[in-house]
Amino acid sequence: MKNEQYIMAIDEGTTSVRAILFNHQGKEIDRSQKEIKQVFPHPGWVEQDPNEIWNKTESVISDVLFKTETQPYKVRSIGISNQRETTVIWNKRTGKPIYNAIVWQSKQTNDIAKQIKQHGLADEIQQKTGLIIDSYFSATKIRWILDHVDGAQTLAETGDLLFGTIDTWLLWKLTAGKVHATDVTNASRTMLFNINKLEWDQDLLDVFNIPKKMLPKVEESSHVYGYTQNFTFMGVQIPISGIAGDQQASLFGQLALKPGMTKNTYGTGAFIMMNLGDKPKFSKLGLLTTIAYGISGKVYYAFEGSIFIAGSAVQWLKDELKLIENISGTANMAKTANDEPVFVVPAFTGLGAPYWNESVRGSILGITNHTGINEIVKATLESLAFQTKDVINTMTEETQVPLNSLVIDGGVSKNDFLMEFQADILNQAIERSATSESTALGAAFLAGLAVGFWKDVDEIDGIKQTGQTFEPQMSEIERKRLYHNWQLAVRTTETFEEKK
Ligand SMILES: Nc1ncnc2c1ncn2[C@@H]1O[C@H](COP(=O)(O)OP(=O)(O)O)[C@@H](O)[C@H]1O
Ligand SMILES: O=P(O)(O)OC[C@H](O)CO
Repeated sequence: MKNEQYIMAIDEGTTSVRAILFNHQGKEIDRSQKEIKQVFPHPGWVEQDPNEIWNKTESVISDVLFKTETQPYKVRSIGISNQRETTVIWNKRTGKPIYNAIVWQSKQTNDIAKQIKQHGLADEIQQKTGLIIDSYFSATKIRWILDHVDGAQTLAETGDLLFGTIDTWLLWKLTAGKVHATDVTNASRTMLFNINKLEWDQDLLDVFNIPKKMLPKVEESSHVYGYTQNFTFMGVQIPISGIAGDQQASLFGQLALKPGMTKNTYGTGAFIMMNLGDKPKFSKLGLLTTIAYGISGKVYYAFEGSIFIAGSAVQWLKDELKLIENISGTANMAKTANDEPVFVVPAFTGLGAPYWNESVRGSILGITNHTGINEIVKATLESLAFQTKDVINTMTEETQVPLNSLVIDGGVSKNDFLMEFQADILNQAIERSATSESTALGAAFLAGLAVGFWKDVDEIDGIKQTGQTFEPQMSEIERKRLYHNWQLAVRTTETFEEKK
């Protein structure tokens, strides 16, 4: 429509960055997407080039505007959702990153996490930040860069270096260095942010010896952070008015806004989040407490079970093992596999929730000379559903509330085999989100609400679509047998330790 206005969502995930235009009905008009390279300098290390992230972001923005012949002034505002925890440090004066972005999955900071654990700080850190000490979070990554780049600590102390998660880096770039800020959800993934007091925690900054000067200002998720300054928008200054970590954005995009509502986003990793309402609860069973969103002067919390390897296991079948040519064919391959009890435990970068074992490595168990490519593909896909069940079981045990609904989104949710198996192994009807892009939609909702594009959440509720439901078909005996064997496979994998 001629006078239609749009919200642009920039979703910077681990695998790719995309810019998507949504209209007032929350309908995707078009998108542009580019892959982001991952660099693996050593086993277990995962890095990316922050300049590539920015250049590709800029390029998908221009591309989607060009493709849809959209004049920039028709973009009412921009929302950003991003892979969380991934850490960039750059020089304030030159704007140049001083090291690659250390990606959330990376294990190069395991030793720093270990040292912090040895200081007996686990309880304090959990009560303050909601997190479990792990190299997953930004604090250890900042420390590592300050330790490994010549002169970095001194420059950080003199205020010459800035830290940001990817949202902050993109915001800084979009505003041509005018705004250095983040939102409460991203701040809550650094292990430096007090989620009760909603401020950077000086005690934790001291523990990690990180100067406060390098940290961004923390705002609500739905908030006008600043305005675009670059040529991409041909001089039109568009507000950037929504920011959330991608998992929180997807919770918002699903409108899972009432306590107990749960979603699973199957992207590079898989992240299950249950809304806790406006009071934090702290887990005894290995779940994280995280900020779900901050809006209209209030902050809401969630339990999260973070699974490090999901879509990236499927990617591994293609890129490393070269067992498959295209990922979309994996559902049919799995459906034609035999019933051998093969298990893949994809602990490529340790195991996240509820195990939190940084040093375990992955395994393939139960193979015979009847095991072929299809069986390995099937076991890999099944491992994602088993890991999800591990987390859901923990959530129901922790909250003593049975799961009554689960919405699934993210790239891997396109896989019908996995969706059917997920319903079976949980013994629960699950919904595949009407859009696999609820992350981007959530960022768009947050951005649109801040500028009055949508009046309130009720208005958004009216445009939300329902997705396809998958019902469980598996017998109880089969379900129990499979899950029991999975647990055995995890235990066996955890006991393997390489002798040096
Ligand atoms: N049909 C499919 N079956 C299984 N995995 C898939 C399928 N399509 C995409 N994927 C996986 O989804 C992941 C990308 O999902 P996406 O939500 O875009 O991730 P991210 O936000 O982490 O970049 C990739 O790891 C890819 O392997
Ligand atoms: O890239 P994704 O979508 O799997 O998300 C990564 C998470 O935000 C990491 O915590």
